[in-house]
Amino acid sequence: MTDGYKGRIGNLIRDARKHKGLTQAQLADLLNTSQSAINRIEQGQQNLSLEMIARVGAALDSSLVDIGAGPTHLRVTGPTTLSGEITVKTSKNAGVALLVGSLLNRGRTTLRKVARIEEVNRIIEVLNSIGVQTRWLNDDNDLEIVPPKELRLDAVDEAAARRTRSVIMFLGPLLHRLDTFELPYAGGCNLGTRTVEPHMSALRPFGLEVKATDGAYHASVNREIQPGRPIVLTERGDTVTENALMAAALHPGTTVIRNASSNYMVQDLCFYLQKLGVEVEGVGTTTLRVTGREVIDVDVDYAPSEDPIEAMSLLTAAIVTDSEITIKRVPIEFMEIELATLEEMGFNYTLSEEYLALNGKTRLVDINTKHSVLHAPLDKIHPLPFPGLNIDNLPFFAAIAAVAQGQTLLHDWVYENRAIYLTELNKLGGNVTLMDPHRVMIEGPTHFSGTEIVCPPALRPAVVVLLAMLASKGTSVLRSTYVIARGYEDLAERLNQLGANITAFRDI
Ligand SMILES: CC(=O)N[C@H]1[C@@H](OP(=O)(O)OP(=O)(O)OC[C@H]2O[C@@H](n3ccc(=O)[nH]c3=O)[C@H](O)[C@@H]2O)O[C@H](CO)[C@@H](O)[C@@H]1O
Ligand SMILES: C=C(OP(=O)(O)O)C(=O)O
Repeated sequence: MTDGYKGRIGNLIRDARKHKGLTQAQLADLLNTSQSAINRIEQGQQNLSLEMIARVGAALDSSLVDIGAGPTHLRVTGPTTLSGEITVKTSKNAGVALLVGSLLNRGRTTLRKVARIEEVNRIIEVLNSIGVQTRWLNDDNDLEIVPPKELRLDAVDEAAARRTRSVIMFLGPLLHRLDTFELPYAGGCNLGTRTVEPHMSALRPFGLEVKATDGAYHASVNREIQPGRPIVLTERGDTVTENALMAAALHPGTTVIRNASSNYMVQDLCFYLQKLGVEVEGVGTTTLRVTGREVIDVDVDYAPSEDPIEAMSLLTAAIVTDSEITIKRVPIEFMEIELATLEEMGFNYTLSEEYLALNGKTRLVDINTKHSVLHAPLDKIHPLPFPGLNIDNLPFFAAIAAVAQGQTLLHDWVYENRAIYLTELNKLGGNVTLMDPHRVMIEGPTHFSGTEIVCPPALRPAVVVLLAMLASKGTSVLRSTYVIARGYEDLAERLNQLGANITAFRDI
C-alpha cells in the first residue's frame, strides 16, 4: 500500500479502474494520456490537479472514485439571478413509503421516476440486505422491486437502517410475514425525539408487541389478536398512518383508521394499495376504511407524485434571489396555503392550467415567479397537518422572511429541534432571534453576505442555508451536505442549470 493522500487516491483509482474492467492503457486512452502516467498516478507518484481527478472520476464512474474521499461540500458564489425552467421531482416521503409498501406484494412492483436520493438509497440497501431484488431500469429512475420468497431479516444492513427513520415502517408489512423479528433502531435527521410509541399503539390491534432494547426493536406477533374497533391514532403522523395502512392491507377484514394523516405521501401509498387490489376509502380525509387481502401477488406499476417540499424549496430559491423562473409540475393541492401566505407577503406569480400527475390523481401546475417586493405577514406563520401549511415547508419561510420588509414570527410547534437551526442564517447577515426552541422572529430585509457554514443536521434548515447562500454576496462554503442529499436529487447541478454558481468539492 502506498502512503499519504496521493497514495490513497492512487489506490482508489486503481480499484475503480479494475472494477470497470479497464487496463491502464484503456484508461489512458479515455483520458488522452499515456499508460505510464496512469501507472504513476496509481503508484501515488503523481501530483494531480482537481481537474484531473474530476476527469478520472468521470471516466471511471465518479461515485467509485468518490468512495472514501470524505463528505461533500458546496462552494456557492453569489449573488445569483436565476432564469429558465426547472421540474419538480417525485417526493422522498412517498418514495420511501412505497419502497417499504412493496414488501406487501409477492409480485413485482415497478415504481416510476423514483427520487434518486440518499434516503431512498438507504431503504434500498436495507431491502437488498433482506433479500429483495431491486433494479434501476433507465435514466428516468424507474425502479423494479421483486421480493424474495423468504425474507432474511437476520442479514439486515444495520448501518443503512440506522441512518433513516423510515425503517420504522417495516413493522406494518413485516408483521404479516414473520412471527418474530428484529429491526435496528430508526435514525434520520436530528430534530429532537420523535417517539415511536404512536406506531406501537397503531399496530398493537394487529397483535404486534415490540420491546426496544440493545439498539433494536424486538417484535413478536400474536395472531389471535385482530383489530375489532377502529384504530384511533393519538397523533396525526404521516408514517404512523402509513404503518397502520400497510398492516391493514394484509388483514382480510375491514380496518377503520381515524385521525389519519391525509398528507401527500399517505395519498400516494393509498393509490398504490388500491392498485394492489386493497380497498381504501376516504383517501384525502382523516378516516380511512381499508379492506385488505390475505395474499397480494400482482405485478403492478405505480408513479408517485411530485414533491411539494421540493416545489417550496425551488420557489424559495426564486424568491430570495428575486428571480423570474418557471417551476414545472408543482403539486398544487399541497401548496395552496403556502402560496396564499406568500401572496399576502406580496409575492407575484402566475399559474398554468392544472393537469394530472402520472398517478392520474394528483393535480399539478407550473408556476411562473415574478419580480416581487415582499413584506412581513401580519400574523405568525405556523404549520398544521394537511390541509394546513406543511411542517416541512415552514423552514423555507425563514429565508423568505429574511428578504421581506418587517418582522415575521415563525412557530414550529411540531419539532423540538428544528427552528433552532434557522439562526444559522445570522452567519450570512440575517437577523433571526430565537424566542424559545419553537419560535423564531425574523427581521428583514437582509443583505446576505457569504461565509462558511457547516450544514445543520436537519434537511430543510440545511437547504434554507444553501438557498440563502445563492442570495449572498461573495463566496460561501456549505460543509458536509449528506443531509441535503438525503432528500434532493442533484440539487446543486439543477440550480446551476438555472444560473447558480455552485461547485461541489471534497476533502481528501
Ligand atoms: C418519511 C416521512 O414521511 N417523513 C415525514 C413524516 O415524518 P414522521 O411521520 O416520522 O413524523 P411524526 O409522525 O413523528 O411527526 C413529527 C413530529 O410531530 C409531532 N406530531 C405529529 C402529528 C400530530 O398530530 N401531533 C404531533 O405532535 C410528533 O410528536 C413528532 O414530534 O412527517 C413529518 C411531519 O409531517 C415530516 O416532517 C417528515 O418529512
Ligand atoms: C423531517 C423530514 O423527514 P424525515 O422524516 O425523513 O426525517 C423532512 O423531510 O424534512
